[in-house]
Amino acid sequence: MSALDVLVQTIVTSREYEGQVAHTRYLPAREPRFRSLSRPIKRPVAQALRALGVRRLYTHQAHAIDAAREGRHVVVATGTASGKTLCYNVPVLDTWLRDTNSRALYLFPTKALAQDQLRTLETLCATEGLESVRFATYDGDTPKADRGRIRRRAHIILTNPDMLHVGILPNHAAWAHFLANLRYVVIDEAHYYRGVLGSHVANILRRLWRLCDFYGSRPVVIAASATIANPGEHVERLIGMPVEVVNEDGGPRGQRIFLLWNPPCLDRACLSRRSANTEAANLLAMLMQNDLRTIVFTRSRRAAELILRYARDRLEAHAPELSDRVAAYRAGYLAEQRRQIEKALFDEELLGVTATNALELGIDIGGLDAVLTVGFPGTIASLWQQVGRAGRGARESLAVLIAQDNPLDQYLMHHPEAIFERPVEQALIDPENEHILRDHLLCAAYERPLDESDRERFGGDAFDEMARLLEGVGLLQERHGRLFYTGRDEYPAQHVNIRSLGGDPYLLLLRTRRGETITLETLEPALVFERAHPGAVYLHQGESYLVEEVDMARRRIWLRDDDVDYYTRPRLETDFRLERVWEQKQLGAVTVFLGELTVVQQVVGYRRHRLFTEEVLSEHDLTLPPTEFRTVGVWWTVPLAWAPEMARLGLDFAGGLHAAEHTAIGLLPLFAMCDRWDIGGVSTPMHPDTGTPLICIYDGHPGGVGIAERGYEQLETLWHATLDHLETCPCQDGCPACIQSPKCGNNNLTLDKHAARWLLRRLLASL
Ligand SMILES: Nc1ncnc2c1ncn2[C@@H]1O[C@H](COP(=O)(O)OP(=O)(O)OP(=O)(O)O)[C@@H](O)[C@H]1O
Repeated sequence: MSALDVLVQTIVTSREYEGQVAHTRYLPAREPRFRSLSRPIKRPVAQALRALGVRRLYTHQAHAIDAAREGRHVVVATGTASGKTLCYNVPVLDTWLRDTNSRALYLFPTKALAQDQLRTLETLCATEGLESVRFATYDGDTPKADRGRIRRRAHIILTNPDMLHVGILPNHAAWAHFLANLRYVVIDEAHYYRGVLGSHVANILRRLWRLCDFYGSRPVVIAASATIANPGEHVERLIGMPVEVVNEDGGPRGQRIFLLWNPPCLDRACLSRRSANTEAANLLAMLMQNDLRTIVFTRSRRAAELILRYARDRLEAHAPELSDRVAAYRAGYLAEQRRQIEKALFDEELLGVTATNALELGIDIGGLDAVLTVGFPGTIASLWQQVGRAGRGARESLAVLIAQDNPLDQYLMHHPEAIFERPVEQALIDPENEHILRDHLLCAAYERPLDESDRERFGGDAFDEMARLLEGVGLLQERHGRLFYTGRDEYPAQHVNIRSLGGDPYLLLLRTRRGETITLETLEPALVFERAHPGAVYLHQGESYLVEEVDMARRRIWLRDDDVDYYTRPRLETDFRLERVWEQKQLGAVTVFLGELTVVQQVVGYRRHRLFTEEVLSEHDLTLPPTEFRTVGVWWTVPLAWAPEMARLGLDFAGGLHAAEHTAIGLLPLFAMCDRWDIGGVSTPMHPDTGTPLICIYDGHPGGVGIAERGYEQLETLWHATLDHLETCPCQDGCPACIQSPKCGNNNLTLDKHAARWLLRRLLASL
């Protein structure tokens, strides 16, 4: 029995253990597999590898390096810490040794990751023969004074899509030499570019390719991705060109014990469960006391801070010497604070850390022993990415997924196969989303007039339609068969925010007691009413602030410093108008549609919950203006004739629709790589547009990014999963784990679990 096995036994026999482990899975250790390159690499690169401790290349590394050196675009989709960075660093450095004019562009989703890879390059290039490789980061933090030099002299530039979009492409003349000699474009963490961001990045890359064409280069793309179900399809859509997929992982792995942990029910009817945060804090303290370096991943900043507080309290009581060896880490922290925490983790000064998924990406924090994931992180791919933080190399490790009280988490507790046996989700993007395409066609035309070759590049018919529209409003003008930018905006890229679809962000401002004003951070407009409505508690760097005023005209949110002992949750009311049907199909007794709709949303109130216990302290109504956006949805009608049948059985028809809708949206993220908060749903016993009862699930991003399409394709599977979950949830009449939704504007009233079950059974029987 291994040391970890013994520890797991200790946990399950401890006094506090109440049958929480819903499933235990042993993932066996795996021996590494090696392969040689088809052509040898230059000696300095081979030496640099040896200095890193790399004697032989894993199979996937050799495959990827061979493909890239032979000029084929490639995506490497292998496990965490399988040595993906070498798959691009080796061909780039080897090519440089053969032609010192060659250039490479590395794209990372965050500045922190670029910094991390800068350090890797420093190590590699410390070897004799590689000392004169010049590399540098080029992003928002690069001093203006250094930029010209980096542009002219660096062989490898590490940046992010944001900088490529606003800083590099619009100023391409200054980059002419770099672009003309560009041999490789590296896209690390390619799975990260999904949804809205991914659709933007796809367009930015197309803008890059057309400029490369203009300057006469044809760079090879090397993409690295976490394991997703469709790495090839995803990267092809992202870069708009065919790629070779390398996904046979030759790296070694230590044994991993994976526990699915379900907090115990608090009452007999199982209406609620013990808080996942409390469970996580207890486990964290316990693992630290056993000298295991542990990271806790949470879905929100609030949870990361809460767990830290609970764990510290617990350690104070049981092992006070450890209470300052645990810290929080999250995206809001300054780069410097983050570096300190990473270093302390690496140096083992810290034994525990609580983090939001800011740390999920590939930052090297050394080998950890255990990972606790509090609440399903939204996608299976993301879960594996977090789990992979522990047990790098052949080290043994522990992973625990602690379930929250919502349909998806609870479904997974009963269906471990959805984690361990199903292929992970698909990454979805839609480069032709009309809002996104519009923005980038203008940016592209500003960079160089659009011509026939751009038509294919930017989606063919979608290009034609959008180009006509832009010509119509005077933003593009045709001259000699080419489309010129004629907008008045000096510089269109600066107004295109690629991280969201909603216009300029709001500023969060703090009025201090001394009368000073401090800017804390910015917030996307789409999230303002949900997260920062008047009366909301807003958490920033672990401090809670009370929202005093939302100034919509000036896009400012005023906060007051207040250490309250509660948090707030908004209530949303949603209405929708059906606009246009794209496709429809008959599934048994119902007709299913895919099409466009306008969603009208209003934050109608909020609830205050006590910290720790989650008890509801008070309810408040709000009068805020509704927001409207157009998106893509999937909806289906339900036969009206079922209503009287249900009434005879004492079932509530409207309550059944409502409950089935909640459960179905709760589970949809399992089938499309999206987050619960990326989708919305509505149901109504009579919709004025169709005159029938309807259930609708829509993409929460204006314009849609492909989630509804996936829902349309997989609706039958989704119905099966929904019914299955309603049947296995142990509660009697519905609970947060099955039919309730945290966002529900109707306060989860008029929900009928039994009616939902009846509806789904009936629906599936009709297929
Ligand atoms: N063939 C090899 N033999 C031995 N060690 C290797 C080999 N390839 C990579 N490594 C080591 O494995 C570690 C992880 O490599 P790397 O950071 O490239 O992984 P990754 O797949 O990019 O990780 P992530 O999934 O976190 O992005 C590094 O310390 C690296 O030096």
